[in-house]
Amino acid sequence: MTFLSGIAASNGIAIAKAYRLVEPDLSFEQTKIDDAAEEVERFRQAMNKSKAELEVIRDRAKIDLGEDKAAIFEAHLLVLSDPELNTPIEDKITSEHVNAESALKETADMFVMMFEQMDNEYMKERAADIRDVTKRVLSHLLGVQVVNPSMIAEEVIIVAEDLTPSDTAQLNRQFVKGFTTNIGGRTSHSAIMARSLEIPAVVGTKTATEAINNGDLVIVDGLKGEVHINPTSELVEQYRNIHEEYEAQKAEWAKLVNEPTVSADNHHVELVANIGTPNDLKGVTANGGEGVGLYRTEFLYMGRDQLPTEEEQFEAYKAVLEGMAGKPVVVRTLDIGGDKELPYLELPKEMNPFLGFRAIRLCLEEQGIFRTQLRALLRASSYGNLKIMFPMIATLDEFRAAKAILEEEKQKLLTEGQKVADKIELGIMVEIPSTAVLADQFAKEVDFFSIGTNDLIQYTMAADRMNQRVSYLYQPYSPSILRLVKMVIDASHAEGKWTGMCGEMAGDETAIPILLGLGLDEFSMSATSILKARSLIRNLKKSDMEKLAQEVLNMQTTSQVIEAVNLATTK
Ligand SMILES: C=C(OP(=O)(O)O)C(=O)O
Ligand SMILES: [Mg+2]
Repeated sequence: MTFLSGIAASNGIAIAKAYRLVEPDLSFEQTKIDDAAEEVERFRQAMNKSKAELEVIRDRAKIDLGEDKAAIFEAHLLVLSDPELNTPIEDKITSEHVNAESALKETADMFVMMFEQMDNEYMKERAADIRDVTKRVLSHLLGVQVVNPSMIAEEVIIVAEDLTPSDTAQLNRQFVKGFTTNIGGRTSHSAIMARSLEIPAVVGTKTATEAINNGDLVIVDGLKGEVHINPTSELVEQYRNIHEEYEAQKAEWAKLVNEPTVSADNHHVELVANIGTPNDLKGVTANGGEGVGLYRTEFLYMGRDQLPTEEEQFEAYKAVLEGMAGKPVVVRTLDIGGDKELPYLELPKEMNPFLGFRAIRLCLEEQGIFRTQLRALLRASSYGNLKIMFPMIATLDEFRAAKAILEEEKQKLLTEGQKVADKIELGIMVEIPSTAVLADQFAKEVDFFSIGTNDLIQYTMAADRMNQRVSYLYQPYSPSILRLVKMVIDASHAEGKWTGMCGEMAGDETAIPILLGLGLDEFSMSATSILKARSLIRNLKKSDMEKLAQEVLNMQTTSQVIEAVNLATTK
């Protein structure tokens, strides 16, 4: 028996035989050909077969994963039909009398090299698309069977170096019980896909493809991030029990789907979801979300080569508002910059992008972009319960300037005879310590706060949220963070306003008891965490958690806080 440890990327337990997804051998020799026309025809046929194959994969991805995740295959199809790539290949076959394989490979390599050298994320992605498409066409030219996960017809665990979106989209949920990969992290593409497909997964094991042979019995423990290869029958039995317990637990949580989120002493809080696209709404409803607490609109602006139009945005916002049927939907205006780049805006490189020209700072300067988004939002407002919030607000002046622009656009729309909802709550993200400290002043002017702990923690601790080496400082339960959270909640309540939280901390089991005690009104998290959080809150008394909160605010270290929460929640 062998054991591997990795990152728990998607919850659940899977036990099945291993199916290795390994790269096919695509090597070939360059040869001279006699009949160039015949060779061009062979190339065209390989292109057509690849096209037909990609269309099937794209359509399946649309059904299983949604439009946005299927978009990558659309990009691959575009590469296939691009004459700028195809014409030079055919010309090379005709003029140099070389086989199609080498004409394809040499031409594609040239484009890949050219795009990769550009200091532009968008072009780098195009290079990856060309590489992916070239492999597919080569496999058809060589008559090599590309491993085809969609053809799997028995229960398996996929073992791979990494899973590309194209691999993941082909996974047949009926047979693919789990997967494990050598590389990747919790936010890598494969991990995100696994969560939306609800397939248990452990990524980043480093050696899964070396350690696991085809047909080995494998246990993927997506709860702990462990992989067991050819386990003893006792361990299999143990894991079957854990799996059953987990499924029973999920079934218990599922009973709460239509229940309100009330503590054991009858205090109501709202459990809402973080979404990135209208397609995520299915998950919100299935998991009993009471609304949307954070719609990250920047995804609308990504994976394309120009800004979305007002009309495109209006359709997306309207779809989300109608989909939530009157439940609250908090839409955050564009939060670009930092780790979220928009290559087509061509902004200069900065020394400290997280401290630079981003989010509301960019919107207040590039007002055309901001105004288009606000108009789309205002027009969509009459289709549901819209609340708007501005990201990365550092000063009251910024909030007032953004609000004034919103008001101007509203007046313009009304003059044009467009319909706009009478009352749209207007709030801010609290992600910058200055805003938390000055929350009492902000609370007089905003309708609500939403605490963005992902950034608030990094700015408070001066520890980059993506840097592994300083991750020991990135501590949500630090009493310093908890005090800032308390300041914000208290300030809002003093003015009769409400506070939500949409950073990852809101869905964290250890943080929830403290946040309940501090009086947080709204918890916004990934949809799949909602039912578990609801179950936890229903078992806690707010009055007890108030005492716990008071206690931890006066503690010195993170570990003391964790210990106190464990003690308070296990009695
Ligand atoms: C929710 C947040 O925003 P994002 O993760 O998109 O920066 C946050 O900072 O907590
Ligand atoms: Mg943020």
